[in-house]
Amino acid sequence: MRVYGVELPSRLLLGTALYPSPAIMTEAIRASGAAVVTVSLRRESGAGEQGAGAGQRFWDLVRDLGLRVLPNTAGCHSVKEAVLTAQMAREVFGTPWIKLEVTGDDDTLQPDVFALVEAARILTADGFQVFPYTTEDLVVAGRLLDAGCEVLMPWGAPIGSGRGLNNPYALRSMRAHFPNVPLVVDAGIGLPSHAAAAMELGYDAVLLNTAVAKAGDPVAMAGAMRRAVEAGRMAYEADPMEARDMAAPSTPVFGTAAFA
Ligand SMILES: CC(=O)[C@@H](O)[C@H](O)COP(=O)(O)O
Repeated sequence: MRVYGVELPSRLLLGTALYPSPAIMTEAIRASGAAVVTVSLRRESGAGEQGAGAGQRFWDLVRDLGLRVLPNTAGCHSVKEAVLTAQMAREVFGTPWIKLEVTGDDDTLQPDVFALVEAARILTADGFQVFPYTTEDLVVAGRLLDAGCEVLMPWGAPIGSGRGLNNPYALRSMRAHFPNVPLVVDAGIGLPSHAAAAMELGYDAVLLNTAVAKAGDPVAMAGAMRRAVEAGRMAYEADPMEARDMAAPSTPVFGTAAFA
């Protein structure tokens, strides 16, 4: 997938939160084959129980992976908060990339799409390359593109829910509506089959976190997700058959069998 002029060797983007340990996170990221990892400024920067140095150590660890970092604004609830967090992320990680999240509802973590569009406009004007976490609303998607976004990241389902693709119809519509825009299903993936389904719809990539980090064996699940994303993409490119309501014999029969 090509995004903001960068060719990515993997169609799986992985989150860095919730792992049982930094060592398991590192191993899982390697097993996933991800070329991009997303990291939250808000969650990792607080002093917390491990002290203020823990955030810095975590960022160093992520940087040492040698992968492209996509900082995110998870936990931000307003335009101002998201813009400030993005500016801080640019300083910390030295990248213009930002996964823009502005939460509008705390139960579903549904994006506040009005604030999202406004923040996207401000950030692109300031030189950021914005990856907006959005809903599958086509009008909002159009506004985000108008605001300068070159990629869209609609949710599969609420973050951390593991429900998969809540609205495949809307995701299919979005793919059809924006055939030339890189589209990434972000959030809600629980199983490899969900990731494969997103890729089979023609999505360019999948971003996920909880399904790997919270699996009993995160490293094995990371490998499974990697294969699912690859298989889903291969299936999409292979131009799958149309589903039909009625049976169609897969063993055509010619003539009548002769019995002695
Ligand atoms: C890590 C991150 O950016 C999440 O906010 C992202 O949306 C992934 O969601 P899941 O944890 O549901 O995969």
